[in-house]
Amino acid sequence: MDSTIDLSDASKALDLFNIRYQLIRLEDTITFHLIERAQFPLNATIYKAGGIAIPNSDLSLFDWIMSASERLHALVRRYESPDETPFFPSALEKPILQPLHYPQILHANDVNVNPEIKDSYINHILPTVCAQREERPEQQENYGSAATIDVLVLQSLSRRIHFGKFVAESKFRTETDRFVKLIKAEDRKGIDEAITNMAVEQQVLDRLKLKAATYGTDPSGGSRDVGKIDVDAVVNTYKNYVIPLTKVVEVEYLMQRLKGTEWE
Ligand SMILES: O=C(O)C(=O)C[C@]1(C(=O)O)C=C[C@@H](O)C=C1
Repeated sequence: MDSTIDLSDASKALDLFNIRYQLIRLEDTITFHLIERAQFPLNATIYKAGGIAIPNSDLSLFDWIMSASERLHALVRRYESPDETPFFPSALEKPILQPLHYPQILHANDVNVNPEIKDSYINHILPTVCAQREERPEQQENYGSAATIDVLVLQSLSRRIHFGKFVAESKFRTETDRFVKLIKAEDRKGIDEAITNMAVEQQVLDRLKLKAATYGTDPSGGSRDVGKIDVDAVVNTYKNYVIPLTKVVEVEYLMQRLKGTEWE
């Protein structure tokens, strides 16, 4: 896993500069995983329950691989970490490793937008990322390869989007009075406006465009090099899904932020 944020130190973990640095690193991870996925056709059958016969399971191939990965990773404590959010909470098993004691950085919450992330990925993101290949017929030989890369893409998207909780906690601590008023009034629109920084969003999109163009190009050149990924598809993934869902996480986290506190 690619965690560099120090979750053992609350003041570092809630420094907005450090959090944004982590979000920037995750842009690289997400872009590289999308480049890997774009090699293969869309292979829609992977996502259909019963589309591929699996012994003793009626899940889609993708759901089966994702839930089995999560079960395995849970055994080594992945989902004890406050920056990890499972897609299949019911598949998790008790870790075989001793629990780690993270300091309480986030307020208790049950925000999990993974169902929305998965839906957006399968129905909107993948069709644009794989568009160059869409005319190609499904390739049974690639079902497993494509679905295992999907797990990596979705886990990195989920991690990036749920980092919104740390962003929100940081903003709450900086402007506590303002947020307490908005949260008490259940003013989601007002909270959304308070957490929005359009200049930062534009920087994210500009940087992503440069990254997708750069990482998608072989540095040795070559006339057949048409780019490994559709740059606009990557930018639109962020513009239409990643940033909006990060903001949903921020708002919903803040809506739960006063429970059990002096402000309730
Ligand atoms: O960096 C922040 O302040 C965030 O809240 C994260 C983020 C993003 O998803 O990139 C979301 C909302 C803001 O408008 C700017 C950027």
